[in-house]
Formats: sequence, structure tokens, C-alpha cells
Amino acid sequence: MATTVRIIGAPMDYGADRRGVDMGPSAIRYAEVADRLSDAGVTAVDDGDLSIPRAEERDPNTDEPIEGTAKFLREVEDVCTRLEERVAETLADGEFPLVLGGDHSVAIGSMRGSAREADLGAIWFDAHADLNTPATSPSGNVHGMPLAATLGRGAFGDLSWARAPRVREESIAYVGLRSIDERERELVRDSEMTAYTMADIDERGMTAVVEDALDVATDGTDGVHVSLDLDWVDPKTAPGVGTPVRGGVTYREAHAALETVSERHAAEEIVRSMDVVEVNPILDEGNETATIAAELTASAFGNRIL
Ligand SMILES: NC(=[NH2+])NCCC[C@H](N)C(=O)O
Ligand SMILES: [Mn+2]
Ligand SMILES: [Mn+2]
Repeated sequence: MATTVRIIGAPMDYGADRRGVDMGPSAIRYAEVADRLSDAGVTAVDDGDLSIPRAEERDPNTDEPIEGTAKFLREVEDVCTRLEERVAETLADGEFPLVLGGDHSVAIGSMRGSAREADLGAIWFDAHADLNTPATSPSGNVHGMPLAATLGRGAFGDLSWARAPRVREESIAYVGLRSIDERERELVRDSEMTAYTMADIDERGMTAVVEDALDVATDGTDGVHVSLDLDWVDPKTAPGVGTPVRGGVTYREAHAALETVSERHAAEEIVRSMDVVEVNPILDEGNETATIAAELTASAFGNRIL
């Protein structure tokens, strides 16, 4: 990818149950994400972090006037509104926004910002569907809801999210699903989204699946958002995540996926924005998960063995 990559840290953990993902941006920087991008031949500029008050100083205010539960909803909205602005500005400057989370609710901000001036498709690399609404969520954690919020589904009170941006369900493809809540299953089945599960990857191989996912996300859109949740990778390989699910993608499959994205981008300039989320350094072993996050990011930007 030829353009300058602007790194935007979003050290937010309001959307997750377990403390620690707020340290994700530091850990991924420590794993030399900027140098790895330079090695891949792209210019990376670090914009620093959004300022985010610590969760202890806040009240989870679960008594929101909404149906169901969404903890720290106001706080998540505040951060995502600021992130949306930063992402939109970055794109307006002709640069590429790379958002480092933080829990997966940061994707609400990245996607809304990326979709402001474009019809946006997305590839969601994740063990989870993240399509819960406050009414269906078993946990009340907003990191299980970012796709619902971005699509304007569910009762998010009077939040700006209710006004859906230019993201259509049929332009979203999941890759690697393996943990879906009971009520969420119906939401995914009844949606227009395309879902490639781990079984699809077993059967067809990662490269073929990602090629198809790219077809879905580029069809009728102006560009693609890549959302990379590190719990997509098998927890034996990437243990530093708050909601690990066994049976995930291997180290090589993960690289193959991001390499496939970058090949298509090299030919067609399709990727507009990306976020790398859910790295939890407290649960990690020797910063391994953050290192994999940084490596996969470099693969997405064209880093190759030869
Ligand atoms: N981005 C994530 N790690 N999401 C995990 C979501 C887990 C579960 N589905 C929930 O709603 O609570
Ligand atoms: Mn997720
Ligand atoms: Mn996940």
C-alpha cells in the first residue's frame, strides 16, 4: 500500500469485561509495528493515543434507558465519536487509518469514520460474530455488539449510531467464526452478511475463503475495512486475549489471510482502513500476541518472505 499509514491508538477497555486491553496499543507499538511497516515498504506515522479516562473513574451506568444491557455505553460512544473524527480526517488527508485497540467496540468509530465519504464493505476476522444488541447480549459487553451498532441495529438509545452509516449488511463478510451466542445465531442467519466459519476454512483453505470474502466486501462498495480481532487466532498461538476460543486459525493461516488481502489491494487499491483489536498484554505470554498482531499488520501491508 503506497499511502502513508497513520497509527491511531485507541486504548479503550470499556467494551470488555477483563481489564488489560487498554494496554494493547502500547504492546503492539513495543512489538515494533511501525518498523515492521517500514520494512514492508510503507511510511508509518504514529499519531499517538486518544485520551481515554480509566474505567475505574467511571460508572458502568447499566441503567441506560435502553432495552437490555450495554455497559459503559456513553463512554464507548464518546470514544468512538472522537475516533470516527480522527479516522475521517486521516482519510481526508489522503492517508490510511490504522487503529490499534483496545476492545473491539473501537471498530464502531473506525468503521463510521471510514464510511463517512464512501460506501464501505468489511472483512471481520474474528472468532465471534459481535452482532449482539443490548437486548440479546449475554454479557452486556459492547465489544460483542460493534457490528450491530455500526449497522444501526438494536436499541442503542439516542446514540448517533442509530443513524446507520454507509455500510450495508451484504457487504460484510466474517472469516473464522467459531463462537456465536444462542440468540446471536439467529441474528447472523437472518442477516444479509456472509459468514465463513472455521469449517469453511478447514474445507476450502484460507486463501480461497478470503478471496471470496474480498469479493463480498468489494462488490458495489468504494472500499473495504479490515477488522482484525486477535482472538481469531488460536489461543495456543495468541494467548493474550480476553475471550479466547479454542480451534482458531493457525499462525500460517492468519498470515495467508492478510497476505491475500494485501495482494488484492496491490492490484485494486481496495482497503481503506483497518483496526487491530483485543490484544490483552496482562493475559499475554512474552508479548507474543502483540507481536503476532504487529506481524499480521505488516503482512496486510505487503510484507513478504521473499
Ligand atoms: N470482540 C470480542 N472479543 N467479542 C466477544 C463477544 C463475546 C460474546 N458474544 C458477548 O457478546 O459477550
Ligand atoms: Mn470481536
Ligand atoms: Mn472475538
